[in-house]
Amino acid sequence: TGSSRPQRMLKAVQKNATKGDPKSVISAIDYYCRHKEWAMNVGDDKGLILDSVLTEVNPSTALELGTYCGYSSVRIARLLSPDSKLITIEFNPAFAAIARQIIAYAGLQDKVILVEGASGDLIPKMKERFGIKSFDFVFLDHWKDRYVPDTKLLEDCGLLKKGTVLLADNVICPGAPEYLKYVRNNPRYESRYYPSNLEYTKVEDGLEKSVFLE
Ligand SMILES: O=C(CSCCNC(=O)c1cc(-c2ccc(F)cc2)cc(O)c1O)c1ccc(O)c(O)c1
Ligand SMILES: [Mg+2]
Repeated sequence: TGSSRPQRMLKAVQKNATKGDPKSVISAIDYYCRHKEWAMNVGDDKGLILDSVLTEVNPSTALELGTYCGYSSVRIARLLSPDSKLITIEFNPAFAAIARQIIAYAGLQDKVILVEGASGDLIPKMKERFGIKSFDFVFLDHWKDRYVPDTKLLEDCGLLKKGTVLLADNVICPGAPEYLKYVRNNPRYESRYYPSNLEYTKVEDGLEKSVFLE
């Protein structure tokens, strides 16, 4: 049997990036996905918005829902201060296996805790398992119909605090219409849309940034 798209992406990183250099890992993936084979990484255009929000928030504890191959885990972890952590949840074991190798290739394995499983099951265990009081930053990039239930779950588990920033990918394409309705008509959130394009394409997409108010 042939290789998978994530396996080919890992090969491209091992061939073209420098071990321990997150920037070269990001560039290698972006080059591969733009010129060789599209893949559902947040990508370079939306990645710049992710970087700027991260720099502004400077989170001590960050959560990512939907690791895929670890591209945004590397983007996030490279900008974290020492002693800050990223917990990233991935449902698909094959994706998780590749992501671990790409995160390690970037030299960021000490800043990233990759957890395999369904976000709906794992979010209620965050406090007991990882001693998390609350998250300063959450990147939503998994099943689009899980954005609302998982946001509600984070609220109910007391994992959001005043000022926590939620940043959601793909709110236009593939789209997360219920999520936009939820955060935009909600007095507990201050929301703003950042227009961009679907990774490696000219198709419209964007990120929704929502600050939890209480
Ligand atoms: O990771 C997953 C499921 S798959 C990844 C979701 N992401 C997408 O589907 C995704 C898709 C597209 C896209 C695809 C085809 C197009 F034609 C256009 C756009 C782009 C993206 O940027 C994406 O992020 C998970 C499931 C359950 C859990 O509980 C959990 O924690 C994680
Ligand atoms: Mg995405």
